Amino acid sequence: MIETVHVPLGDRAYDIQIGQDVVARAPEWITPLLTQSRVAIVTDETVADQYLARLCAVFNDAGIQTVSLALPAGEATKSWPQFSRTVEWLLDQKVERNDIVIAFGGGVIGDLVGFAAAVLRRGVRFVQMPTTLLAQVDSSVGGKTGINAPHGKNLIGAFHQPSLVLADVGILDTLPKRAFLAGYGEVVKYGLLGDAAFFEWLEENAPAMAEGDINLRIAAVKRSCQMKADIVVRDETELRDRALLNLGHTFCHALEAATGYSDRLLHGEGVAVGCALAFDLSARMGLCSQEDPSRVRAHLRALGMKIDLRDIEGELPSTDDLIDLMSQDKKVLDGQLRFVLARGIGKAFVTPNVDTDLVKAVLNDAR
Ligand SMILES: NC(=O)c1ccc[n+]([C@@H]2O[C@H](COP(=O)([O-])OP(=O)(O)OC[C@H]3O[C@@H](n4cnc5c(N)ncnc54)[C@H](O)[C@@H]3O)[C@@H](O)[C@H]2O)c1
Ligand SMILES: O=C(O)C(=O)C[C@@H](O)[C@H](O)[C@H](O)COP(=O)(O)O
Ligand SMILES: [Zn+2]
Repeated sequence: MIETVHVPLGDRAYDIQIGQDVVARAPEWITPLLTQSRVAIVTDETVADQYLARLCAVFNDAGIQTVSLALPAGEATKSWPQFSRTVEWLLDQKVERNDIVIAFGGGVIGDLVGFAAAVLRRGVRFVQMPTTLLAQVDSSVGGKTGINAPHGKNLIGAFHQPSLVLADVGILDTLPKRAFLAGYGEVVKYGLLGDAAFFEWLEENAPAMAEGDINLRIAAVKRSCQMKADIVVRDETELRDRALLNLGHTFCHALEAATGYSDRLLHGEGVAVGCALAFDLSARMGLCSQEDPSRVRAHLRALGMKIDLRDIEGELPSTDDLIDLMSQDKKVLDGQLRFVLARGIGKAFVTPNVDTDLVKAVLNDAR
């Protein structure tokens, strides 16, 4: 069974195909996009070891030639050296304006390859083939592409929508449990920011989904993509509502910078911790009840996820230094940081009116 979510963005509209065996059927959706029978695939070494030969064979059997590049796995790859390596490799392959570049991997590959496609010959089309839960529910959709800077997360990039997203939920079988749960941080974010009924559904179904239930995975990926598509269509370049998708990310990005974009804290883990902190802050400001942050924490804890700063291994910078790291957030407007807070589960909103002393108090409590 294939589920389709359409992203109606005018002349940049595209479909997200979600299901099992999507990789095996990839040529069905990609061939109509091709002007020449060839694709350039960029992936990471872990995904390449397990799936690249199979993907190339699927294309070759359909008469489509492939060239491929495998980058090191991990967040450190979202950097200038791997970015310029990718752009120059695509130029070496003489990828033309009308060709299709395929990002085959998690969010790291999707973000970097999307950015490379955005600047190559001033913009070539690309297809997202997300292989992690996080990439299937979030990073492959919506066109935010980019790399990290020493100054902060995703500070160099472009908006560049994919031409197609192919999400094969079967490929998640080989994802390590830790990476799966990190991706779940972004899934739960959707319920928390705008759909209380989805959060309730997750409370009931997430344990079975984590154990591998395919139909539950398809349902969760579809609902997440639909929610993201709806928001992106309303506000593609984050002038207003799109900032809701940043729930938990002001804390998360500061913590990722503080842990050196390393395995100490995966992005989705930081999102889960950040969501718990955003609900703490909302409760402290009297915006939501005290029960809401407790309910968020109870759910994340039941799945075995990180929820507090004390769950992150090793030393963290001081609270003041964490606040300082937040000053590079892209939601800063006229020098003032804006936070995504909530009036309850499923009721997030964006506000500049947050007292820094309350943020400090929340961070200190979470240590
Ligand atoms: N652009 C956006 O809108 C957006 C949204 C959310 C997150 N992101 C970005 O996404 C990145 C995180 O993405 P991620 O969590 O997918 O991390 P990732 O890309 O590093 O993948 C996690 C790990 O899983 C491995 N892997 C991938 N697929 C696998 C599979 N099927 N089986 C076994 N191993 C597999 C990878 O090699 C890697 O080691 C962050 O940089 C974050 O900022 C971007
Ligand atoms: O698509 C969006 O918009 C998001 O904010 C999704 C986030 O999950 C994602 O981590 C995104 O890359 C963060 O964007 P940033 O602009 O805060 O770097
Ligand atoms: Zn995120």
